Amino acid sequence: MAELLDDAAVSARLAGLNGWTREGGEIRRTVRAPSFMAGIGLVGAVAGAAEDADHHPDIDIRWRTVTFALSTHSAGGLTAKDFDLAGRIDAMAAEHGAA
Ligand SMILES: C[C@H](O)[C@H](O)[C@H]1CNC2=NC(N)=NC(=O)C2=N1
Repeated sequence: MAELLDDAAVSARLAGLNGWTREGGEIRRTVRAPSFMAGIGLVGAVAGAAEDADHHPDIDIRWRTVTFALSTHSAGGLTAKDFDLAGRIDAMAAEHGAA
């Protein structure tokens, strides 16, 4: 099972991401896509990566604004799995023109 990261490790890994903030036991990032359908395309790509990783973000879609939140429920907080998927989401957001 993935191990909880301590505060120092969370800060260090946050520094390697783009636009993520810590909110207690989860990390979140909100992006704006160029269009609603571009945002949906991003969500579809993230869904595929989430299935591959067996790790699934909470996703909130509001027109072309999409918010992703990650937490490892089984560990009760933040683990490497959250930061690994967040990094993949950053790359996919850039590919879909979302920032
Ligand atoms: C059995 C399966 O591995 C677990 O239910 C997975 C699925 N996806 C998950 N996603 C997230 N974000 N956190 C989890 O703890 C989690 N657990």
